[in-house]
Amino acid sequence: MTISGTTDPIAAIATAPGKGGIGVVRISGPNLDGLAAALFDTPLKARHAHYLPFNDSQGQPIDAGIVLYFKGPHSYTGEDVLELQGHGGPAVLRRVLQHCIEAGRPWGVRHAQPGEFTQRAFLNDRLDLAQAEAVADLIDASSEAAARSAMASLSGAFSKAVSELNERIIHLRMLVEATLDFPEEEIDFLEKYQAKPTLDGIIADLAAIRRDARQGMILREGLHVVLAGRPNVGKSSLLNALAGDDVAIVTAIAGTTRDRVIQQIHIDGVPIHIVDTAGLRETDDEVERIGIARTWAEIERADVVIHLQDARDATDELEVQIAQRLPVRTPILTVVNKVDLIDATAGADTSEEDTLYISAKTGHNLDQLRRRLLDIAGWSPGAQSPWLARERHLRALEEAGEHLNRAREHAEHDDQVLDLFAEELRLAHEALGAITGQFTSDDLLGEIFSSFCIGK
Ligand SMILES: Nc1nc2c(c(=O)[nH]1)N(C=O)[C@@H](CNc1ccc(C(=O)N[C@@H](CCC(=O)O)C(=O)O)cc1)CN2
Ligand SMILES: Nc1nc2c(ncn2[C@@H]2O[C@H](COP(=O)(O)OP(=O)(O)OP(=O)(O)O)[C@@H](O)[C@H]2O)c(=O)[nH]1
Ligand SMILES: [Mg+2]
Repeated sequence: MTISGTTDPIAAIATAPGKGGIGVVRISGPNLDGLAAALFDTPLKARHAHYLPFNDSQGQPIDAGIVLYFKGPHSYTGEDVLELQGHGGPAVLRRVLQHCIEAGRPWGVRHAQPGEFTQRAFLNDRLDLAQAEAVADLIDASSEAAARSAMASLSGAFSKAVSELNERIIHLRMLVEATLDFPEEEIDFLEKYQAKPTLDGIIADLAAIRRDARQGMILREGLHVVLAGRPNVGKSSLLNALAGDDVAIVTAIAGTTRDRVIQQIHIDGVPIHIVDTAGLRETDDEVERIGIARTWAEIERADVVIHLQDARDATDELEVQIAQRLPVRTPILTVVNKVDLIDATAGADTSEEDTLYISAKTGHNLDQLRRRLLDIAGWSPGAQSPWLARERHLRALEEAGEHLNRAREHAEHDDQVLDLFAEELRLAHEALGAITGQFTSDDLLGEIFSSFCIGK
């Protein structure tokens, strides 16, 4: 997808595919007056709801509905936007869209690419990049907590925090660069402008934004939790208990689960993707062997592995093998199941701190397990996430932090190399600017917008 330059009028169905009460076809372009006149006999008053027939080129009715005309720049995209709000059936909407494209041929109207409306809103400065991403995140939000945070980002809360920090860096840069132009003053620049305490303040506030961003990212991405263990220890039962639903087949036969079963649940609004897998053992069964290979593949991809064991013969012999397959930082949570079958005082060694003793059957300690998962995710319970963030944002914040720390080291140095100090500030400024799209390559923009749905 190319980012710069294209302003042909674009059209798409803006509502979700499938049946709905209402469906919307949306067109955006630099000037849609001609098209509006071609589509409707009545002149359209900007920002007024008109009830009109949608006729084809022979004058036959396709649908009748509400028409809205937004004159740029007072529209979502900043261009002229024409909305045809008809009945929400897939076939009728396809006909309305097709008619708009055909009638719009003289003006070069074409089908929009995914994210192209929002991309134009970004290019026309209606939204910055973090806000544009928040549009997609709001649509994708799987929990109310995630939706609330995405809306905060869309309203500009995240962008504002980042921009305010950047303003302070810019101010400091200005002072340094001015000093660089007057070398005789260089010696006391840092003292004169309180550069060190100013920088310390910026570094501290950046750290706070990073903490919030991490929280926001957990809310967006969730956590991939893989249930692994020997056959029959109760993995599928645990999945069902956590999901509160009969998602996976449970039987007393070892080797019941062959394929992986993935279910998304929410804990505290945090999406958790739970993956139930085939029990790990040596087997001659072809199907089961393939299933077990998939289990290992899932283990390698996990954010957290729950190593589930049966309380009646709990052993960590498998845990060593699992640990070997994991990237060093992936945590393994040892969980012993079926504690309802053993005498709690005589049975498992409950002194082991890292081991959790549960019963998928009775629900014993499942709350504790949920809390542990949130804990591992780095989720601070009760703390609202002030906005949603993406991995890309977190990386940029990290990068900015590194440059600021390096600038701080230069400031500490005896000979106070001012131009190096200035350069690190510039790099920090650029890293933060990438979040809101001030410094962002076309490739990255293409990648971001193409992940949107069509019509957005
Ligand atoms: N029918 C409809 N509903 C929708 C959208 C849409 O495009 N069409 N949106 C699409 O995502 C969202 C709303 N986004 C919008 C953002 C700005 C403007 C707009 O016209 N802004 C003008 C006027 C503001 C005003 O009157 O105060 C402006 O900012 O100048 C419209 C929709 C959600 N609901
Ligand atoms: N008493 C008791 N039985 C349980 C518990 N959890 C699971 N079971 C029983 O253990 C048996 C195996 O459960 P599954 O959930 O199918 O075990 P699995 O680990 O998924 O087994 P595979 O899919 O074969 O690897 C079933 O008969 C369950 O009812 C528990 O907490 N207590
Ligand atoms: Mg199973």
